[in-house]
Amino acid sequence: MIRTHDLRKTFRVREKGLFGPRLEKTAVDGLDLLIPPGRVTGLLGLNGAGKTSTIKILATLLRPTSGTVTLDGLDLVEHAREARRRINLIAGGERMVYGKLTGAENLRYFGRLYDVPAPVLRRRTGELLDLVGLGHAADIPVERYSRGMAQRLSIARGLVNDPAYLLLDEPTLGLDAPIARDLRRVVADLATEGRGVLLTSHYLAEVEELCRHVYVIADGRHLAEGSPAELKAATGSHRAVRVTVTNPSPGLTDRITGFVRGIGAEPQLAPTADGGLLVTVHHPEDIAGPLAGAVVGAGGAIGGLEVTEASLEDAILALADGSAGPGTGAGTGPRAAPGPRSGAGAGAGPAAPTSAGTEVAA
Ligand SMILES: Nc1ncnc2c1ncn2[C@@H]1O[C@H](COP(=O)(O)OP(=O)(O)OP(=O)(O)O)[C@@H](O)[C@H]1O
Repeated sequence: MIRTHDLRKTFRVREKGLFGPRLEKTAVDGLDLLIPPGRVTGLLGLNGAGKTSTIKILATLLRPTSGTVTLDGLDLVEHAREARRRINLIAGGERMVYGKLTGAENLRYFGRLYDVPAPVLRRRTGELLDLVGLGHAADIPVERYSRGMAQRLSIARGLVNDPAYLLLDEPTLGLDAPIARDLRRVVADLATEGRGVLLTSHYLAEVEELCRHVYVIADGRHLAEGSPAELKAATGSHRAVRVTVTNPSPGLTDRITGFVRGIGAEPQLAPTADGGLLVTVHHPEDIAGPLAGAVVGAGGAIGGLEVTEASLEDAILALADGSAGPGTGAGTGPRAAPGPRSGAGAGAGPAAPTSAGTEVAA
């Protein structure tokens, strides 16, 4: 288990120009996180929320200003070298491999930095290249790889030390849909095998698919946490049922409105281009059948019926605009927002050939 307690990171920054006064900038502000084995844990937040700083601390690339981080009971700051053998970082959009070396040479190089025994490394190099679909390109220099191939190699590199904990910072950024889907399958399998995974992703559908538990942070602070389903329930983000009525009339509208209010919701009513009425109802239960029955029972003719499941994005948007309901497990005050995009720079452990950088989400 990776556990952080009251984790803080402050930077000294100059507010104005090179010679301006130095100010304290708090990037991480008292975070308590648990990343247990066998689970993909999500970390979401707006740009500048503190995700990259948090991941860099967990990857031992940044020292926390205060607070503690332990990995299976080992203090991550005092025992960084030991801890690094058990962690790795995969940051999407970062080239974390050497262009002049072939794919296989890269993996052998990084494996040696992690002290992976030679016979194990030989076997693992082949297995990992196959895992990411690069078996055919093992002996080609990486500078001749496409961007997607180089990124897939970075993923193999992140697994070369067989890490117990994997930190994934936008791992599918820029990957083609089929490759991203394969990667999600690999990530899910890694967690099923018992590894602990921390994921930040701009793609909330990906977070929803993979994460059993999600932390939402804002301004470095904990904002909400729970499973995607819990976050949706906590923010009142329910599935939407849309019924198109082809023969609307004021009386019919009143009766539909009365039915919807009777089940504890408020309908959204909008005229359609061809003179119909679109009735949208958000409700925690499956009310498509009863709503259709009520429309027909009131003399309405149905031209279309559509059910859209609530998404994690809906929940995060509700947190962002402050409309999340209180006391429902969604944390301490709704302020977060979606759209995380972070580049965590160099990888955990041995040096990777990349600069540490932070990009801003779209
Ligand atoms: N090296 C640094 N020096 C000064 N301030 C920093 C540094 N790194 C991060 N910060 C600041 O700390 C805050 C948190 O940044 P961080 O990169 O951790 O956020 P993030 O959630 O990953 O954002 P993004 O989604 O944009 O990548 C920001 O206000 C950022 O400007």
